[in-house]
Amino acid sequence: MSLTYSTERQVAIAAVRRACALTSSVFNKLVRNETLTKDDKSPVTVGDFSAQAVVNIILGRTFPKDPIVGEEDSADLRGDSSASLRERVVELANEALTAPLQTGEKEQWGLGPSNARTAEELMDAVDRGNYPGGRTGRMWTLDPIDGTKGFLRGEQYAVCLALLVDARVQLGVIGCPNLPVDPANPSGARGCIFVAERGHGAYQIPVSASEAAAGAERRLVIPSFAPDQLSLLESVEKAHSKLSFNERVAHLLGVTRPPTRMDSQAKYCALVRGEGGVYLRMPTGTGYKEKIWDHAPGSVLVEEAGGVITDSRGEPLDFGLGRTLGENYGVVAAGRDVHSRVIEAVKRAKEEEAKGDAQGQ
Ligand SMILES: Nc1ncnc2c1ncn2[C@@H]1O[C@H](COP(=O)(O)O)[C@@H](O)[C@H]1OP(=O)(O)O
Ligand SMILES: [Mg+2]
Ligand SMILES: [Mg+2]
Ligand SMILES: [Mg+2]
Repeated sequence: MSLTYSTERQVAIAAVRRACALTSSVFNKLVRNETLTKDDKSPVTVGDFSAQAVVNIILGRTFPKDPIVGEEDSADLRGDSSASLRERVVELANEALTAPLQTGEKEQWGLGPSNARTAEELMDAVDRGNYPGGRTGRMWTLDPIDGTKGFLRGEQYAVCLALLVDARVQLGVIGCPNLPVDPANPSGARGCIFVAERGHGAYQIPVSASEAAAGAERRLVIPSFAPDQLSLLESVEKAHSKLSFNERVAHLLGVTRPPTRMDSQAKYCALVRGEGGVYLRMPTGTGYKEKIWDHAPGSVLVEEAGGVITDSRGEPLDFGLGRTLGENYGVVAAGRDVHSRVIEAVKRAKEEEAKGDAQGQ
């Protein structure tokens, strides 16, 4: 297989793998004052900051000119009052960067025991994620912990990285440390990475580098579903998606199974390996704009697994408008056959809702 983005793919997988090891280890050690609340009321932890520093350092070494659109910035880590938080981030990031080289990693990636960074270098690395995005050129987009609320509950979350070229996602890598390797064995081993490069398919690979080198990758294709086999993949958090609307859509689609609620882009990963059959995310009406790092890697994964992803009106997701998806309204992802039925059901559900509102007045 001749890959167009072979180096990018290897480096992105290594970066996500090291960030997954970091977030898994930090979860067990997290203490109360290591979680902050951001201006938008969402949580951020030492895990988010240090994972962003690690991924940005790794990308910066091999692709120094590539800008990065990352979720976090270092403002809350700088200054005297944040000294203990900052020290913790430095400790965690350096632990991840200085771990011995793993199978497949290269010396020139700047990893391994002699590669500790200073606090200043790590804060600057976090802030390399401040690129505003846009329509042209190469750029990466990173969500160091997607689904921070799931992470804090010990449930699903994901480390999400994508490469965009002229606003088109070319590569997506999603690490899911808590996702069962085999969906048929939910209490079995956990931790997997999902990789998709445009034109080269979608794969699940082991989270462990040595197991991945042993060749345990699995090609993923979204299967066909009969209506009675479908279940909706949706948010756990009521504030993130209008779940009452999902219920209406499920009814119109003839879905009888209960929804599967899961945090983060792990939902896209579940979808591409044949779980659920429909990803549905409807805006709650608060004016929240979806962020590119929350959907870019998932979108290429879905497309490379033979699926379709659009907003809830059937419009393509536009990754060229900056840090957000702008006017895109909600997200629908599914296999080709199911997708068009979902768009139709969303339209009918909106009409029903409007009629209900009018009658209620
Ligand atoms: N008000 C909101 N509406 C929609 N999504 C949100 C909102 N606040 C945060 N998010 C983001 O939604 C994503 C989680 O979605 P899901 O509900 O599918 O798990 C996360 O990226 C989360 O950010 P974060 O990366 O900080 O966790
Ligand atoms: Mg967040
Ligand atoms: Mg996110
Ligand atoms: Mg996040």
